[in-house]
Amino acid sequence: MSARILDGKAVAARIIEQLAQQTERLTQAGKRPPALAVVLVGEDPASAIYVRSKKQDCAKSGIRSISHELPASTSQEALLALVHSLNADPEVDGILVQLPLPAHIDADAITAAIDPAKDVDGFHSYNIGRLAQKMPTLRPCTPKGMMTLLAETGENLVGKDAVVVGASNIVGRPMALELLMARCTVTICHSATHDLPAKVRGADIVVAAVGRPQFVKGDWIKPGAIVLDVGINRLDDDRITGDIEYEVARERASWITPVPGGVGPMTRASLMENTFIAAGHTL
Ligand SMILES: Nc1nc(=O)c2c([nH]1)NC[C@@H]1CN(c3ccc(C(=O)N[C@@H](CCC(=O)O)C(=O)O)cc3)C=[N+]21
Repeated sequence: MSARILDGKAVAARIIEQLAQQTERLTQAGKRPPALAVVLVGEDPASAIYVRSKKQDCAKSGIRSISHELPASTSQEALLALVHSLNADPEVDGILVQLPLPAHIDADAITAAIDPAKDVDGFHSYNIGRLAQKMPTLRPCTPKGMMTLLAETGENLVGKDAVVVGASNIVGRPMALELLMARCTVTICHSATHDLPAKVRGADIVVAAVGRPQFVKGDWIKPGAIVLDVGINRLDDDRITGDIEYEVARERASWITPVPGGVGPMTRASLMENTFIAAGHTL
């Protein structure tokens, strides 16, 4: 079997086009477009690239993006003060503080300070708790984007065995909660997991979010499985590769996300959707 490609780039473009039409209708009705504040601290080159592409997505969606670029020396107090002012600003619907933050800043304290109703990343404990109780509010963007891709397959997810490799707060854990809410049977694997290959071999859905190139071997994939690759690993020659051994996995999977052009663009499209939701609009 050769897998069908889950084309995140194309699905994301379609979502953004629909949002652009919605913004058009809003402005014709005399309403202001949704507004997203993007906060970047320091000069990490990868972060600067991501923030630039988020601003481009805002422009395409008709979302107003409000950029705050602060020096790496910014104190935690100053960043908290900015977050508080954005929380209080009625012209701001969504707040995204780009991670990672410089080491002298406590990222968890910043996440906790963002008004949950403006937390378009879905990282705040309130939003994670709501997802855990299967009453999601703002949902973390990468898992949300992957659920949109799973819906694109047209497959019935109920009762499928899903294995999530990686247990981070921003991807692995919330993805496990999403899959559980979709009534999959979910296994979360991490660095203390015994016999990872055996766990993956049993999976109808595999999500790899470990951040190590080609960590999940292609011959671990059960024939017919759906394979979602969150990894974006930059190689020495500047090419990027995922967490899954793609060339082998694609011969076994029924569906697979490419890297680039799979989960990454869906993360950004989900961010745009969350900004509309935070602004009080339905999609
Ligand atoms: N507060 C916060 N929220 C985030 O959502 C967040 C963050 N901080 N910090 C960094 C990570 C990383 N992330 C990506 C999103 C999209 C692509 C993406 O669109 N990638 C493209 C292009 C890849 C490339 O060429 O570099 C692709 O996969 O096709 C990548 C990475 C969001 N993050």
